Amino acid sequence: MENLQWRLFPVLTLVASFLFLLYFRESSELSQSVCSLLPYDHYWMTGERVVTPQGVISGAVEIKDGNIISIVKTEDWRKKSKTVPVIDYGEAVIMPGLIDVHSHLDDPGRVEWEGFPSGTRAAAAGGITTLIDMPLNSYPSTISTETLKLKIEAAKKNIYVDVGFWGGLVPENAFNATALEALLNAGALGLKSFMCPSGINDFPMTNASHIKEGLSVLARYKRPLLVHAEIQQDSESHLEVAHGKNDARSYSTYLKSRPPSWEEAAIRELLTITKDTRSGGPAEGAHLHIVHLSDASSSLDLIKEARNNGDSITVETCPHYLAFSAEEIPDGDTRFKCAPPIRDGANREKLWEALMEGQIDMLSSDHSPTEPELKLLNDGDFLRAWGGISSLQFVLPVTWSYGQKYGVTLEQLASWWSERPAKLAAQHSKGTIAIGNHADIVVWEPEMEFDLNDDHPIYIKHPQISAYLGRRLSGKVLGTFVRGNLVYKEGGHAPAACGVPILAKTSPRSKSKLPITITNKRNGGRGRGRLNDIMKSEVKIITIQY
Ligand SMILES: NC(=O)NC(NC(N)=O)C(=O)[O-]
Ligand SMILES: [Zn+2]
Ligand SMILES: [Zn+2]
Repeated sequence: MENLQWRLFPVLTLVASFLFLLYFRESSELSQSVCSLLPYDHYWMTGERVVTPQGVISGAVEIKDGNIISIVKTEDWRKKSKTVPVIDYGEAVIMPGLIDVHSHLDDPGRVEWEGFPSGTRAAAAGGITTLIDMPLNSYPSTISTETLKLKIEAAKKNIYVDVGFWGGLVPENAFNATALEALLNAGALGLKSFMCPSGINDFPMTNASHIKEGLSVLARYKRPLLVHAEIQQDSESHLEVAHGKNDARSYSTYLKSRPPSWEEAAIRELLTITKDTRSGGPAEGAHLHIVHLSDASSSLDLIKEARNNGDSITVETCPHYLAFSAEEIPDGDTRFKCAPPIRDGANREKLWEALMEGQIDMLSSDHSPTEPELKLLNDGDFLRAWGGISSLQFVLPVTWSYGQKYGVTLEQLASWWSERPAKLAAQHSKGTIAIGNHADIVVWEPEMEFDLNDDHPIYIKHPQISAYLGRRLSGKVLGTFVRGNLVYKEGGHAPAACGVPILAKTSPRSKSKLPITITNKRNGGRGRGRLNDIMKSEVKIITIQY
């Protein structure tokens, strides 16, 4: 008997491991299907403030299989019998999810800085439904088809929102049209380059000839080139700082080390290239996007003039340039270090003015985190600390809170954070609450205030390096929907990461995609978003109150 037991032992172990594997496989498949905190794939969402391209309406949005299939004004909707569950958000705002065209998630290779899981959880908690990841700070940098493949692999099953990728334009690939084409054919949504050192070894800076070459390839694909526009200028004050004559802990030293003339010089140079993008010009079809503009003086005037002349050029700024001013940055507080630097209060006023007038097209986070050790928080050395602001989760309440003074509207928020970014990244099914679009939606309470302190759930990897910590903000995210999935609801995320990598698909000769045109007029040239009502059948209402 004892013998038999021993002979059966290996067989039983085998059967047990088989059953365990089977169970494990099934449960992991199950967890993959748990993409939403709502168990419906067909439902209505109602609210008194739905931000559509036609304005803010009291209405209902019907969502089925991830898409918006109808939008109805409340008075019409009330007359209807309802066939599917209804989520009533009352006075909360129902707005297109934010599209962040500029963030550094550092995956693969530097996940200890951020990474896709924490970065996209933070994005979802902040109402961002799509983000486009920058090609640097991850390792290796995304400058070839092979490195783009590594990005896509790292993103798969690890992203809670949809993620697209910019490729890098660097000296190594700039004169190699075949390599650039391969990168674009592999799905990069456009390219990004630096006109000054990037701080990352495998992402060297480009000059005007590299940029011109890159643009001519991109023109055939109708995809944009994004540029970090600063060129080092040897001024007296800059040299003084470079020679260690100033206190490195003082913010004014850092400010002196990167004056507005660096941005101005870069933009002047770029505009000699973008004049070719005018209609009928040799680079027609190409588009240049200036990232994180900080200087609201001569740089902005130059951009204004180029736009008036018909150059295909857009510009973004970031919430930190709109929220903070140099005067209020304490010495040694390197959480505020970024490039170009946060300038004085008068400059901030002018940035707001330009944004409100439409001279600045859109906003992006430029979330560029690192490990706390590299921020040198104890030393407070502005010259040696890592440059980059950590903000991904907070950009919506920050823009809203600091914009109150200027009378920012919900429609403006949707334009700066969703509609125009969608156009830049050619995401034609995203960016507006319109029939046929993806149901990428943020629901939030603009009037609700909260303190960004330890009690607030924060999902970025290193909250302590964020300059926003300790601030009181207005505008709380209640829920975030990505393609109809409720991926975040106050206090938690969906169990599975069901965001998808976004890859550009058009071939250079295809005519199916539109060229980038970002109009300043709202609703300009858009055929979508008709208010429509396709409700037909009758059933009971299941109302979920929030
Ligand atoms: N390597 C970086 O992430 N740089 C970033 N740093 C900033 N903005 O301070 C940027 O976008 O230039
Ligand atoms: Zn930059
Ligand atoms: Zn950046």
